[in-house]
Amino acid sequence: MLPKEYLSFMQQFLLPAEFEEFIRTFAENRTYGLRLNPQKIASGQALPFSLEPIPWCTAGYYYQESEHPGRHPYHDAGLYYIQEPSAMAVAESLGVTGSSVVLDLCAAPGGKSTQIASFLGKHGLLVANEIHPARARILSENLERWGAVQAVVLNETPQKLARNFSEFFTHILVDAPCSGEGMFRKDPEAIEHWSLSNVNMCTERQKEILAAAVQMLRPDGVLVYSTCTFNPYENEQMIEWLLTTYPDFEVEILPIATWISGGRTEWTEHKFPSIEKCGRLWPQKLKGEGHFVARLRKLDTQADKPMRTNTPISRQNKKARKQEAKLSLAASQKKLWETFVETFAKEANLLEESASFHWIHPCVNEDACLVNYGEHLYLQHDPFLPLAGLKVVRPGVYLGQMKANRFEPGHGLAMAIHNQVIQRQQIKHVNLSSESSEIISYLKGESVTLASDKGWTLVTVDGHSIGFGKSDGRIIKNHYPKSLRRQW
Ligand SMILES: C[S@@+](CC[C@H](N)C(=O)[O-])C[C@H]1O[C@@H](n2cnc3c(N)ncnc32)[C@H](O)[C@@H]1O
Repeated sequence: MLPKEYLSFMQQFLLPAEFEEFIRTFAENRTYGLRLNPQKIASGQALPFSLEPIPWCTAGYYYQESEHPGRHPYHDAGLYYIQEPSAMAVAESLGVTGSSVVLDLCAAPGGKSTQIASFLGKHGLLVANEIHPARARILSENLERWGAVQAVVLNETPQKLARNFSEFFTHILVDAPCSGEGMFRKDPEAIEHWSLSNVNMCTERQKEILAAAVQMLRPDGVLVYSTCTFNPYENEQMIEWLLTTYPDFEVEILPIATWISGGRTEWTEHKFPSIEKCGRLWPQKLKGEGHFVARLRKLDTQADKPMRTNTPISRQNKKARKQEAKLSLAASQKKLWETFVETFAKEANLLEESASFHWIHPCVNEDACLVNYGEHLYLQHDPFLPLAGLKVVRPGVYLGQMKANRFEPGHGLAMAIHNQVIQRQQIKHVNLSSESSEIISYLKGESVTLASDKGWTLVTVDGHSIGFGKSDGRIIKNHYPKSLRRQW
């Protein structure tokens, strides 16, 4: 039941017929979507669900609620992400390319971050930030399951990030904390939290977040602002505020404009015609819960000056800085890692390839290096990131833990290993069918009886990595993280 205050609030903006149509959607069922992980699966046809394409997202599909894809082992293997269909429009609007340097400023739980990571190649980078510590950990887990090798996860305020990353990013997404009017069907609790004063509080916070984002965007960079709410204060009027406060920004046409409605210029004070280029996903007009999205470019007022490079940061002193980063890893620690890789390899000499770590995933940057946080070892995609003084949740792929005289591989490594490494038989692995009782046992944290090579082995489900186990030749001891284990 929608509060009266909210109904009269929306009634002042929408035309009577439009208002009726809008309100009627609250009596209808919500929509369900999943988005494929192109690094792990090429087409929705390979999934055992009846799927229907979502027009504005190439990897997005509607599914039937009764099919519960979130409970299938393929979900644990990171083959897809469960995401509300209209939310998929946001990362599509960012127009990220393989070498983009992207900041997702309000990123948890990671719907848009995982989508952005899908577009990046080995020269791209994603800094995914979340202000709340517990949510930042969930974000990190979701990016880990996705196998996002180019992602760093931070837990900072936008203002603190701006001190380290001045004019750093080619693309920034502000998927702002908002009053969540588009969540009402999906999450009835959101209705209880709605109030006019909360809308006002949200607008103030959105301005603060945008002000920090503006500082971190390179000239000629792209800023996407989005909300899952309908009122104009947090949407068109926020873009109007941005255009008047920062005149070097202009609104651009959305790459997904064909499928969605335009922004409502009449709901703003100055009536800039460009507000129409913003996008609205209305539940009465398409199959989705609703979203607002705007794409803005920061004009390069110094365009006639020498060209900027598109590298994450200046490569000056590159060699020295790389050495510095590598020095943090003691030779004995590096040796533990290398011994693990030697025993994990099937026949190929992976260490020969390990200078670039390409044996893990083809999208690992050639500059990537090992870094340790205490006894924990990570593969950092861009070792030159200015992370000093920032709370780092995940500097890169979590490779594992260095114990007294051995290395224990981590779940992050399992999830980052690319299918082609498995197909080429380069590493020890055992495959379980998604329909077997063994995969259920494995995901519950139980040992699996199966003849296999001794030592650390990757466990795969229908050929997709899902975690580690340690075999004595007959029984595989379970190393699936306790926090992820299923109950069933
Ligand atoms: C709409 S949600 C982000 C959803 C996410 N982009 C996704 O697709 O999964 C907004 C996020 O902003 C965070 N947030 C709240 N206050 C913030 C602030 N002052 N600065 C930055 N982020 C904030 C919230 O914790 C929340 O995780």
